[in-house]
Amino acid sequence: MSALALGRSSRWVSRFKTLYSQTKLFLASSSFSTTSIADKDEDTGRPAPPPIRVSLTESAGRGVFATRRIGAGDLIHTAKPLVAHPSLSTIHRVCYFCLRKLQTTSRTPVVQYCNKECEEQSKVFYDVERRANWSAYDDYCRIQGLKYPLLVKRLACMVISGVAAADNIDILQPTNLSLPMISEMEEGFGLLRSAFIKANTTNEQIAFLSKTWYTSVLARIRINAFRIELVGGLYEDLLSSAAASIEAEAAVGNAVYMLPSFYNHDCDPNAHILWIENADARLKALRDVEAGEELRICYIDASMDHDARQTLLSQGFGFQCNCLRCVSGD
Ligand SMILES: C[S@@+](CC[C@H](N)C(=O)[O-])C[C@H]1O[C@@H](n2cnc3c(N)ncnc32)[C@H](O)[C@@H]1O
Repeated sequence: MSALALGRSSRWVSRFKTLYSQTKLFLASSSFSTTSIADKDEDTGRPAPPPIRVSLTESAGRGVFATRRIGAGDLIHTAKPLVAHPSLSTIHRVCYFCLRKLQTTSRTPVVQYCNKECEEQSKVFYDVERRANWSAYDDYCRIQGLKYPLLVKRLACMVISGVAAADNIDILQPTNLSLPMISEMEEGFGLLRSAFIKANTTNEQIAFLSKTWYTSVLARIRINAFRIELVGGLYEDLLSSAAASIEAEAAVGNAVYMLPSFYNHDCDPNAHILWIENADARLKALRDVEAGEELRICYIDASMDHDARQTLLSQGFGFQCNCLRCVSGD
């Protein structure tokens, strides 16, 4: 185990003890955001808990392990986002809540939903969001090409409206932020806070919204957010997906999940995450996995060569990959 890995894992041992009970609770409850549709409980007919547990790995912090044999191609579990947001380029073409592509030709710049349920689920936080003027904040994201501050904005609206707790994603691993990175985030923080203040949000409602909260949320989102590319949905999408992935932004948005965030990376993964028609994630086994084996997904394009993968993982995620493929120099 490298010194870096040792440092990281011991840092996580103490934190893990406090978080372990929360994680166990999360896994034990038939959580609002994670289900296994692979199995049904024989007595209740309800979805059984997913065949996984979250435990400490030797050198990569926490990880997800199979609790029984899982066959190649099996659905391990599904997960609903804790927070999701469309890309600015797709915002009027996808459902503002679940990111499903809409069959709309309307060019009106209004948010739209794919059904009543999504509209209903968004209602409370969108009532907070629509009271404020977001043009300066959205311009800041657009001009600087930033997508994660949009997730922070949505999470802040969710907290103000009471549908999420301010410490909602504290359990997730944060990236290390350098001082220049923190000072870069100051502009976003200032714009977010002033949008709420100008909308007459009370001090009490935004008491949580400190610079520390903003940077700590962004530090977690940077490591744990998934870029969502849908593989199914509308029939036309299937036909045009090849062209779209070259010509335009293929992603419909970004989202953060609970369980999927505990999956470590492998350049030769045994599991993968995919999205069919909306931001609900599906974790599937790519090959047979034995009970006790760690399940890992690939965070990047696995077809890149060794050096390119290492550079991307180190610069984008802050770790040196210790998977078998990298260790063997492939
Ligand atoms: C999305 S989190 C995965 C869960 C994380 N291990 C935890 O304890 O919350 C990504 C982080 O896990 C660690 N990690 C994931 N895959 C790794 C790998 N192949 N080698 C070393 N560290 C890894 C790195 O610290 C990385 O920044």
